[in-house]
Amino acid sequence: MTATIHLSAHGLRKTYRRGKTEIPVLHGVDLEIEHGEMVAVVGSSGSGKSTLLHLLGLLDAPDRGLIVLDGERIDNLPERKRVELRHRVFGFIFQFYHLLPELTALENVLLPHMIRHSVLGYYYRRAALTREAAALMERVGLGDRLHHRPAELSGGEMQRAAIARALMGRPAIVLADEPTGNLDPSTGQGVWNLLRDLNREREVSMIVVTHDHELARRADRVIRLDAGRIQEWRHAAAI
Ligand SMILES: Nc1ncnc2c1ncn2[C@@H]1O[C@H](COP(=O)(O)OP(=O)(O)OP(=O)(O)O)[C@@H](O)[C@H]1O
Repeated sequence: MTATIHLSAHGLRKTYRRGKTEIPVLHGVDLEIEHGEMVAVVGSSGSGKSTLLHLLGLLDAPDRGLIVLDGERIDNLPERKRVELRHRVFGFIFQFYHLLPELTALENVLLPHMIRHSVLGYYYRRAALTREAAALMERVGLGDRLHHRPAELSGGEMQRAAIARALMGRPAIVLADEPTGNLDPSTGQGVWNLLRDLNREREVSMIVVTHDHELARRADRVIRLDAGRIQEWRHAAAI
């Protein structure tokens, strides 16, 4: 990880095509994310919030426009480099956790990272990564749930495990798509507060999509997507 990181998007456009049907979604999005900043993304359903996260995290490519990381254009890299950069720089958190049901919580945090970085056979790195995963589980409040399977965890606990998984390897930027969307309000608030605390203590930038405007106000900045563009951004009242 570099000492500081700066991500920006310039004129991002995206249209989905299904057969003859075209679904224009983003019409020229400009965005800057400073190192260690937490940015909430709000906007009505279908306004393109998930699409924007997918483009920023190199899960999909824009039709036009640029994504720049620390002065280097990254949206047009060859696929192998995109994957490598994605694994090194970004952590992802999803609304429905995406935990593998047959693995324990600790294995869910550890194994995707080990597989992505091809360290399954390396005993010493494996031991160090296991310690990192256990420490992250402890930090998110799941120190006594290491060997539970997802079906044995509550929704809030599953999301906490997913947060620990996203932080493995110290990514510089976490992209979270409605991380509280499947949780009751007080559990969602706890998960949001945890993200905010981790954002500050680890200086990890976070871009978090949410429908909850009260939670969004607790980010450093709120941007609203509407009609395929960023219609508004403002500094939120930090708590
Ligand atoms: N892979 C795809 N192929 C075709 N259309 C898509 C695809 N992904 C998204 N869309 C369409 O693009 C539009 C924007 O979708 P997106 O998921 O980015 O919106 P969103 O703001 O995240 O919505 P929500 O708040 O409901 O999750 C929607 O109309 C959706 O149906």
